[in-house]
Amino acid sequence: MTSFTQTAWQANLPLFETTRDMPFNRELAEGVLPPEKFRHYIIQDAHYLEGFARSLAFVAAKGWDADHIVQFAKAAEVTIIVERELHADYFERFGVSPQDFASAELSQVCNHYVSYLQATCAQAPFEVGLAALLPCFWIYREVGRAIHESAATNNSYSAWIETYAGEDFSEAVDAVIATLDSVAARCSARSIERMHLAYRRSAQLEWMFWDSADRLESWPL
Ligand SMILES: Cc1ncc(CO)c(N)n1
Repeated sequence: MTSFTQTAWQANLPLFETTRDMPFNRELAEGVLPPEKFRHYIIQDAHYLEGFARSLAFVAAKGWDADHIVQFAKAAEVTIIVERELHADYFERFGVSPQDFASAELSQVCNHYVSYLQATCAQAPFEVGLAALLPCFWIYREVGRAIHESAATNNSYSAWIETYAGEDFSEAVDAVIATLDSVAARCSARSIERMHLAYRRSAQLEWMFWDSADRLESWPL
């Protein structure tokens, strides 16, 4: 039997390929992404990662056993540590002061994605929250690797690329995939259906997140 994660990946493959091939990611690989677009992205992503870490903490609290609690509480911690390292560096380079960041409102898409993740992880069963979190790990690794393969040397975005194409992140992704498959093996058909919907929604929101940075999205009023 095909695993939950392989089924979800295959079912959403065209969506992933569209995400991987977005102009934003191609330009990031070539090092020609306009700085104001990366600045928009990195500010929103710092907000996003805080919500992502909170979502991981909700999922940790719902774990079926102690290993789950450790895995997701640790992932919440690592998310904040990496967010601080990556963003402190880029905030300085792109001239984002602590005040700029504090006063930057979440964009429509960032707000939607974070609200969706937090609500799902807080209110839905453990396995559904986990499925909603998987694209955040897996799509980032695969996009990171694709960008890494085609990246120009001397790319000002290399710290970002190395983080998501790197070994530490990949191990965390493999661990989430393994946990989700072992959990899915004990879930009802009804739960599996909800998990696929949650996975797809997050995969869509990953595309939308990059797209919103590409459009320098702001609120219409
Ligand atoms: C929007 C988004 N999704 C996933 C990650 C990586 O977990 C990230 N940094 N930003």
